[in-house]
Amino acid sequence: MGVPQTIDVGSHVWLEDSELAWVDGIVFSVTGHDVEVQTSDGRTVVAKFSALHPRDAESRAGGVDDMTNLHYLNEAEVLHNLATRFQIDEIYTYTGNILIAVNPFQALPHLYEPAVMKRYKEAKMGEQAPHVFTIADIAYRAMITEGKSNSILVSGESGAGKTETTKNLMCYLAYLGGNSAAEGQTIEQQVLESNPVLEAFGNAKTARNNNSSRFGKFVEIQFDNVGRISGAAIRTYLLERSRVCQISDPERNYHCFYLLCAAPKEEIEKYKLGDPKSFHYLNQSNCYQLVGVNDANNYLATRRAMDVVGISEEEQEAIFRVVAAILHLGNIDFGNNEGDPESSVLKDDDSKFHLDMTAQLLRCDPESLEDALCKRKMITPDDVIKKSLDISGAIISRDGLAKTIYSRLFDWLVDKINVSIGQDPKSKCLIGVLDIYGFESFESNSFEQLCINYTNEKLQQHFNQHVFKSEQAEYTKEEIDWRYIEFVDNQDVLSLIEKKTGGIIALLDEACLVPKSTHETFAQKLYQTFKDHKRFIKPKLARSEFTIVHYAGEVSISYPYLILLVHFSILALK
Ligand SMILES: Nc1ncnc2c1ncn2[C@@H]1O[C@H](COP(=O)(O)OP(=O)(O)OP(=O)(O)O)[C@@H](O)[C@H]1O
Repeated sequence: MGVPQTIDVGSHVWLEDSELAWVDGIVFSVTGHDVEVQTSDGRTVVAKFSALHPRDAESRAGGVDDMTNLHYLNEAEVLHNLATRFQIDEIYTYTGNILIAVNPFQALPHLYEPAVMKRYKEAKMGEQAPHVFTIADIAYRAMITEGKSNSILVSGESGAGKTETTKNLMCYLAYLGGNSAAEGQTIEQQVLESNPVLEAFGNAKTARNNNSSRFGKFVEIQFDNVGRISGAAIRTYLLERSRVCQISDPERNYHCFYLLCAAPKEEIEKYKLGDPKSFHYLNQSNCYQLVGVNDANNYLATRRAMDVVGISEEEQEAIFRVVAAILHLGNIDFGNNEGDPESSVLKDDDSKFHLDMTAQLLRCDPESLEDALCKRKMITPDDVIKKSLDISGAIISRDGLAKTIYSRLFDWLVDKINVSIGQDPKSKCLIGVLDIYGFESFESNSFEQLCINYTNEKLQQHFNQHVFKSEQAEYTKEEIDWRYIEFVDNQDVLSLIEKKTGGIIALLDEACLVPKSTHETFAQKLYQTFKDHKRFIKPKLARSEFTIVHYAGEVSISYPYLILLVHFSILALK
């Protein structure tokens, strides 16, 4: 593994390719730094040494199930091995004790059926084909024998299959520690059934995934001293709030909005809903329906799942009332108050109707709601001053309110699920499964991507410390002749973001306290502070953008923050 290779005439190599990533070939001649390669698809290409990797011409036809057994460990060999296995429906491969799962994009039920679970129970790593069940089994066994808690980290980019993998892990843990003798709904049933509820409110269609989780999730499964599940808790992170008010083709807003618009007729009439196309928060994109998904059925399924996790009929009614209120809130539009560009009023009767509906559903006073949207309340030591907002200010406060209500509804749901499932105060051991957003880089990136990528940098550092640093320290301690693997230490990018004084987040906090602070003034401050930082790039032309050089690539942030100085003290969610 990792033997330094000389590339010479006749060597089998992988050549970097803009379309295929890597293409195989044989070196025909070497002249100085230039290598002439004849590729297997019939081309002759001259490349630099740096664009080549050695290839194992005698690799096994079906690939290897643990990549530490690859003759050459380089990116091309790793990808080739995964692709070879994928072609024979082997979606799982180990790299030491790490499992790599390749998304099959088709149901493979034979991989997860009860007979397979039985086979994997107590099987040692390597005894059975690589599988996500082995990872759960090892974590469970280690917990039982060592009496220590364990965590499983599921990471990957959007659409890679993290949530499906998490569900498979949970099903297997439920199989190992399930308590089928319990009366009523078991804890594991409740945890598994919480998935459709959380997905209805926290998942949405994105360009890459029709059911993308727009939040991070850490599920803690607690066990008693004989290894039976005795409690559980779900912790969520970083719900994507901006999606509530802003979407673009071909995305959708959170599923729950479409589910409610497809609810039985009585509900539609009660909430004065209708075609999703008539709501501003949904009609910014042309995508309303998902192929193969029936929103009407899913509405009923979500209500049933809510029953299972212990959300009462009355609470369900309140939840969907809030969802409907947000749709009506988004349809409130503003115009100038008697030609005064500094203040705003409701635009027309239509907006008045939606304002009244919102107030009715949120059970608050419509006039106070209008006041809260069109005016800013400033509290000074001596007085409360109300200042009119112009149209764009009123829109920001409307959208701010929608985002706040939605994220609080989501947090409330998670709390409710947790109370209903119940934690075991006596439990000493747990297995945590972390399903968190992968690294994100879009055309336009904002504060949310900054937070997500920061989280991934933290996880990457943990991975580095765990896998590389601790392994290498162990080898050094035992005086084993070991060639150090080069890995990029990302402490510098973490410091850039999180340093208590002078890091990006600290400067952002400061900027948010300064009145009249803008994206531009904030960016200028960053340009000044980090002009020599090798992880920070000031773009040549843009005035408010900045680029962070993450371990996984460069990401340009264009909207670092939104100042929300809106007070909604009159509104209380009942
Ligand atoms: N093991 C699997 N078997 C069958 N289909 C799968 C599997 N893993 C993923 N998929 C398919 O891929 C889709 C995307 O997977 P998933 O939602 O788990 O991705 P993700 O990594 O959690 O994405 P995001 O970060 O966007 O939430 C699933 O809806 C499913 O259709």
